[in-house]
Amino acid sequence: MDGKLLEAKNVSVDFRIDGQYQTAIHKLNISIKHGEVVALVGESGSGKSTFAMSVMGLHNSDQTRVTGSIKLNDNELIGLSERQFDAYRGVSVGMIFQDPLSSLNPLMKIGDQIAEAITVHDKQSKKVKQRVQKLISDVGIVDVQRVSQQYPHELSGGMRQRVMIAIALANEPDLIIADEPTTALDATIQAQILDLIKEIQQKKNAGILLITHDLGVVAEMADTVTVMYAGQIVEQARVSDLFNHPKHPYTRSLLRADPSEVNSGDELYAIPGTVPALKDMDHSKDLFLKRVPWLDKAEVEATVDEKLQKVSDGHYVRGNAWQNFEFLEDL
Ligand SMILES: Nc1ncnc2c1ncn2[C@@H]1O[C@H](COP(=O)(O)OP(=O)(O)OP(=O)(O)O)[C@@H](O)[C@H]1O
Ligand code: NI
Repeated sequence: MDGKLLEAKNVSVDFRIDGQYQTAIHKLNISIKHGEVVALVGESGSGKSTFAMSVMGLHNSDQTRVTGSIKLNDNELIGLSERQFDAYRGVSVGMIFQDPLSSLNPLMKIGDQIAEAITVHDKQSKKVKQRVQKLISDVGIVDVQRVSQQYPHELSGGMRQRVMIAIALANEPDLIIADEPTTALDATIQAQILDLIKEIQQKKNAGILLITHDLGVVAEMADTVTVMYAGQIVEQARVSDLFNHPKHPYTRSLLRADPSEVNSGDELYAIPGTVPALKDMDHSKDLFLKRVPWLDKAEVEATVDEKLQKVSDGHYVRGNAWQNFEFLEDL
């Protein structure tokens, strides 16, 4: 299985707001192979979750226009009906959300919720009880019997996230989408959950789309990184290339603003300004550059270019001025 597991090409997503379509994602390309972990990073509002929701078919089709192509195991997902999406969501692709409490049913016992994730797709399924117990223990929960009889509010945040992972894995999906899976957890639990996701991914050779703000998590988990800004990809590379040779000023700014990079006593860099509102996004321009005070105006003018340019094998940056650009140590 060396083919592409997920292949998204030219994906744009527009939301209808006050009767007008506004673009949240503009011509995104991303692909994931079996066994590969692809991180998607970018500030709040850059469109990461919007992309994940498009792969899961979770957008409201009256309010949202998704165009381009998203293929999972060579099957086109864009244009599927709600029923067709139901057949593959939770089967070929599982999703782990940031907030398990809002995704779990508060009135249903944990064991029953996991059982439902299995039987909803496989009504003839035998030995559901054994499968539920195995899933619970696979996600590192020792006290299987007791937890399966509990309700979500009776569990800690870390335990709830383990349950979410068990549900996402219930049908052994080829692709797992994890949208900020550990943001709400404290550091120790966060590390345990990431270890668990990594272990499962390796055991099952699943592909993972990992959405995160945390570059430490990227370094630890991912093979490649896609950096998004204002609905567009600005840079895409293997993790080591991105960390060692960032090309786009946005990537450099994110690295500089990474709390784990800063020496104690030094002030943490904050990227000035904010991501523009959807109505202010002109995707023919490089929307980030106005937030970079240290850039020369001539440089900014030179980078207006919609296409990703190749830097080296697997490394792409948006804007031809950045292709051969090396940042000085301290900007
Ligand atoms: N259903 C919707 N209708 C209108 N606008 C939306 C909708 N969903 C998202 N948006 C807008 O699309 C943009 C991208 O949002 P998205 O949630 O994808 O960002 P994100 O990168 O996941 O951010 P975060 O890190 O905060 O989760 C934002 O401006 C958001 O307000
Ligand atoms: Ni999000």
